[in-house]
Amino acid sequence: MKDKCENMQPYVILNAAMTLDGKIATKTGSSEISGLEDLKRVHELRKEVDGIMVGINTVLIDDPRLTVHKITSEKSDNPIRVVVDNKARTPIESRILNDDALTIIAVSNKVETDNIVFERSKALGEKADVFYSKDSSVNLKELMNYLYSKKIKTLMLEGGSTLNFSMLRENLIDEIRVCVAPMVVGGKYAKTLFDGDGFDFMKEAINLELKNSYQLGKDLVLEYKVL
Ligand SMILES: NC(=O)C1=CN([C@@H]2O[C@H](COP(=O)(O)OP(=O)(O)OC[C@H]3O[C@@H](n4cnc5c(N)ncnc54)[C@H](O)[C@@H]3O)[C@@H](O)[C@H]2O)C=CC1
Ligand SMILES: Nc1nc(O)c(N)c(N[C@@H]2O[C@H](COP(=O)(O)O)[C@@H](O)[C@H]2O)n1
Repeated sequence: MKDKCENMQPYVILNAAMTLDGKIATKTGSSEISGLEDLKRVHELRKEVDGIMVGINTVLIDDPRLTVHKITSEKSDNPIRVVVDNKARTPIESRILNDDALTIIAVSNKVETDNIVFERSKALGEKADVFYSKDSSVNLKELMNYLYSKKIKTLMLEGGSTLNFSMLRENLIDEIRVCVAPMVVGGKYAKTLFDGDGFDFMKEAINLELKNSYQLGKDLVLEYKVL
C-alpha cells in the first residue's frame, strides 16, 4: 500500500459487504452478509492496516469490536479504531472502547456550545483519545491529517453508508473493496454502499477502475481504484 505522505493523509481502503442490490444492511439494520471466507479476508486486511474507521451509527447499531478476531492474531495486530461521532454519542460500555486496541473518537465543535456533548466527550476521554474538529460536522480532511500524525498511514473504512459517501465526496478514498453476496433484500429504507446526499448528475459521479475480481466461496470480491 502506498504512503500518501505528500498529503499527510492515510491511504484509505473502503471495505464493505453488500447484497446484489447494493444494500449493506436491511431496513432494520441486520447486516450479516459476508460468507466465512470473505470475513477471513476482511480480518487479514484489518491485520495489515494501521487504523480502522466507522461512523457513529455503525457503533450504535452493530456494537462492533473492529479487532482482528476471525483469524489467528495477537493483540498487537489490532488496528487503532476510529469513530466519527459528532455529538460524542459512543456509549461508554460499547465494545469499541474495550482494552483490545486504542480508540480515537472524533467529535464536532458542538462540544463548545452543548454542555451535554461536552460532558460526554470528557467521559469518553477517560477511555479513548478524543479528536476535536473545528466544524459542526467532523471535518474529515482535518481528521485524516490528525490520524496521519498518529502514525496511521493506512486506514480501513468500514462504513456505514453515510460516512462512506462523505469520505468519497471529499476525495479521501483510494480503493474500494466490496464483497457482493448472492442475495437480494430490497427496501428503499435499507442502507446502500453509499447514501448521504448523493450527487445530482451522472457527470459528477466518482469514476473507478476495476483492478481485480475473484470468487470467494459463494461471494464475489471486486477491487477498485478510485480515479
Ligand atoms: N455490510 C457492511 O459491510 C457494513 C454495514 N454497515 C451498516 O451500516 C449501517 C450504518 O450506516 P449509516 O446509518 O449510514 O451510519 P454511519 O455509520 O455512516 O454513521 C453516520 C453518522 O456519522 C456521523 N458523522 C460525523 N461526521 C460525519 C461526516 N463528516 N460525514 C458523515 N457522517 C458523519 C453523523 O452522525 C452521521 O449520521 C448499519 O446498519 C451497519 O450495520 C456498516 C459497516 C459495514
Ligand atoms: N465485511 C463485512 N461483512 C459483513 O457481512 C458485515 N456485516 C460487515 N460489517 C462490519 O463489521 C463490523 C463488525 O465487526 P466485529 O466483528 O464486531 O469486529 C460491523 O460494524 C461493520 O463495520 N463487514
